[in-house]
Amino acid sequence: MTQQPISPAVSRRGFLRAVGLSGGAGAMFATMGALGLAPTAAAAAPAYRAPTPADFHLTGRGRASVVILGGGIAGLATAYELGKAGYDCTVLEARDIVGGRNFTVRGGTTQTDLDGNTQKSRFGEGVYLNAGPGRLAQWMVTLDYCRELGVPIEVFTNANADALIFNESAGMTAPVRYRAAKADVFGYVSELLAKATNQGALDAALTAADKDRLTTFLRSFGSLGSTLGYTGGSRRGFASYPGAGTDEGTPLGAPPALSDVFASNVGRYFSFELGYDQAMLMFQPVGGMDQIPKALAKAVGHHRIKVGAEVTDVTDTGSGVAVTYRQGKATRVLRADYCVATLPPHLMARIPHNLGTPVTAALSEFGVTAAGKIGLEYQRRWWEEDDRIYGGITETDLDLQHIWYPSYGFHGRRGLVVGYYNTGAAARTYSALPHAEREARALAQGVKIHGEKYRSELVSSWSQAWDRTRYLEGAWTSPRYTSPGYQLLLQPAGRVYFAGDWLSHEVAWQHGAFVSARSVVTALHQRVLTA
Ligand SMILES: Cc1cc2nc3c(=O)[nH]c(=O)nc-3n(C[C@H](O)[C@H](O)[C@H](O)COP(=O)(O)OP(=O)(O)OC[C@H]3O[C@@H](n4cnc5c(N)ncnc54)[C@H](O)[C@@H]3O)c2cc1C
Ligand SMILES: NC(=[NH2+])NCCC[C@H](N)C(=O)O
Repeated sequence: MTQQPISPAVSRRGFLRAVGLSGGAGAMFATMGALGLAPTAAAAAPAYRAPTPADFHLTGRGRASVVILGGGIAGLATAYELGKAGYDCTVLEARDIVGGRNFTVRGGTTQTDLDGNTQKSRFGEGVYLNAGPGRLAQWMVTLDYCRELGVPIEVFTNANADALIFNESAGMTAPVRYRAAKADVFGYVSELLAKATNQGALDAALTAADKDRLTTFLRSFGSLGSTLGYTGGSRRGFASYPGAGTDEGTPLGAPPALSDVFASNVGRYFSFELGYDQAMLMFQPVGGMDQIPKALAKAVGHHRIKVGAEVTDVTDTGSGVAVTYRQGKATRVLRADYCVATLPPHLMARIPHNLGTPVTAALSEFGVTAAGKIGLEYQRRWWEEDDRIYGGITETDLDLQHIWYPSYGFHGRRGLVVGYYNTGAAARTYSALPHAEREARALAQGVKIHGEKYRSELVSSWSQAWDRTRYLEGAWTSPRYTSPGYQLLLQPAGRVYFAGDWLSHEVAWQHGAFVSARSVVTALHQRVLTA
């Protein structure tokens, strides 16, 4: 094969050159062949290669000072990238730790919510809850920052054939394993389609050769018999797995009737793992997601980051920016040449400023989604020992929505299950309760799936209600991408720039925060160089 440019990286580098910034050297060219792929002419689409931190150099030194509002991923990434190019950056972060929504709870973590409720985590050594972000897709630039900053990563199990599905509203009295649910749904759908094809129902759409190929595919996809019927089989799993000598194992048995399988609605979860952002393999930092902001803060320099510093006013003075903030009992003003504001938009909208009412209106346009998680620490890893579930997610139609089993610490003594990860109305139902009642509700639901041990073996717990978390008041936002307000905020308001995942097409992903920060850093540097 001849060498082909990889279009996204090349076009980005071209862009950086055009604005006086250069892409890094390195593998800007690759071939499908080099990746071990042998595409047909029709399939020779360029492979994707994310622009990495190493590709992102600001050419020339910037001498300006920059005050950055918010020490989440966008704020820290802004300080990190500008700092590499010589800028004098100061980060003002209201919480007493950096990371923002990237928040990992360990033993000793304390937090007081907006409603005044305080929790103190009693998690044991090595046990943690990623209360915000938990997973990273391979194409995300977040992984490249992990590489550059020396944050080790490991696989996050986002799909597991041994995890469970439980739809109470469909009348299920016990959960079913993913592998059996998939076998049955794929089997029956394949049977229906194969028979329809065979009986000529699709003749208008299919040639004879198409029909043959489709039937061949469906036989294997659905594990169909010679008469194109689905009757179950080993794909469903075993009550007792095959053993030595003459032990063929005990298969789970015949599948439920077709109508019952569809009525159980288990198939509604299968599209999740096909999402471009949720498909395996997924990854997580070893030791907790907060290893990312910790590493960023170290690279930025702790002396450049003020925590417990709540911004209360932003004024563009024409020749610079004056930011007022409260730290402890003191109120101070920090002056700089430029400002990058990375607070969530609905909170930034409340902060007094002189940037104009259209800016406030645009910031107020973003809808806010609630989300919550509870971490349930158990005295033993019963999901591994008893249920043979090593990581992954159980899906339900209960208001707990998802149960996550840990992708770290396998076979350890204790472990932590995410007992709910819910959004929207379900999240608000839990967040309205004090912690003890959230725990009780989560346990009552989980017992339906895992039995009484789900309650009796609990050691401690932590619940995170993002809509009640100070300085965040929500999990993520929904931008109106076509609105003039969104476009307005992509431009600086005088000397103030805006960044955050909410100004990207990857909301609810750190990737969005990183790329938004890089976009602002690029624009600001260009302005400084040409000023
Ligand atoms: C439940 C949940 C699950 C998620 N799952 C994933 C996932 O699996 N993978 C993934 O990559 N991403 C995930 N995300 C999204 C990810 O957390 C965000 O995209 C990212 O952290 C946003 O970074 P940011 O810097 O834009 O914003 P934020 O983290 O919101 O940072 C804003 C900062 O501003 C600070 N601030 C607010 N008010 C003030 C003030 N007045 N003065 C000073 N500072 C202030 C805040 O304390 C905060 O630190 C998830 C988020 C949540 C909530
Ligand atoms: N497009 C979205 N907002 N999806 C929600 C996903 C939230 C988060 N990134 C997660 O993986 O759990």
